[in-house]
Amino acid sequence: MTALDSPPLGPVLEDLVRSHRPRTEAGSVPANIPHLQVPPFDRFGIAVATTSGEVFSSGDADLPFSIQSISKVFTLAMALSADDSGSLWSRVLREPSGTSFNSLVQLEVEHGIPRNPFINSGALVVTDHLMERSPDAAAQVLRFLTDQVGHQNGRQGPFIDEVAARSELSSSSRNLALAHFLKAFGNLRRPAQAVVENYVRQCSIMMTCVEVAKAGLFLAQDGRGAQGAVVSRSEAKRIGSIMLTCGMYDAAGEFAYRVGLPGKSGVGGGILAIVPGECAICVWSPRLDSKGNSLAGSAALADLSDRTGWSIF
Ligand SMILES: NC(=O)CC[C@H](N)C(=O)O
Repeated sequence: MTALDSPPLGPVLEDLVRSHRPRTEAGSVPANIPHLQVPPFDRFGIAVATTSGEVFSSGDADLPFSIQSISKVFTLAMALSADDSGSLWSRVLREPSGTSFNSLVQLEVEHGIPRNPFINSGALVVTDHLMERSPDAAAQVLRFLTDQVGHQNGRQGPFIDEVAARSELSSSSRNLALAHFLKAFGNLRRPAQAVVENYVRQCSIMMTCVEVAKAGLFLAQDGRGAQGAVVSRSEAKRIGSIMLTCGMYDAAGEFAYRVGLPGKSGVGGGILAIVPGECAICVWSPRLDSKGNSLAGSAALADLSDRTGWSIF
């Protein structure tokens, strides 16, 4: 479908909010991250940032939420943009895991090489990689996101919820176990505790749907971000491929089937989806399915791709 025969986006987004805003408390929120239990179950926002420079949004698209694992897309892009030697890809693979995002078993069997950068073990390796540049990797990520989002007329912009990060850190035994495993296999350079601290802080970045869509736009425009190239065109394509195959954990197949777009979810209930050449979409609704992906968000993206014809297939 071309831009000419697709329906006008503003009314489509408003209709999506009407249809998909949760009316019941279906789904769940993660028990180990207390601050994710705060947003009411009926929060729902959606934003689309287009390659022509427009931003459309509806619902709770200006309320900050915890980006959680959506941060993994941004850290991967940052690590690749500084990885001239290509050494990152000797430390992490690019295969779907087929297991939950914080699984320990696979890492043990596969000798400390994570299946992909979007499960927790892989993201810990990416964070460790970023810490080579400066030990405060989370601050680097925040700076990157703030640059991509740009100035927004007195709005707060992305920030790290340090209180939330501290509370997640106090119940991060599993991520610490993954980091110690990586360390034991020689696949972590910095101390396990420091890497997990940075990882949890980058997951605790708060952004609105509008901001996440703007920050992800470089992936829809061949790697070109708000302030020039973030990654090369081929790297943007490859990040999109990894999002398609690994971005929704062990529900990546189902999401590709229903939505047909590269996506990355977080347990804060956000999903970033990319329509190459057209736009970046962010949808947020806090309640999750059993795989850790936003229930209403996934349904709304399936609906949006059906209505607009946006799909890579
Ligand atoms: N899938 C996610 O969003 C997981 C992120 C969360 N901070 C964790 O490490 O468990």
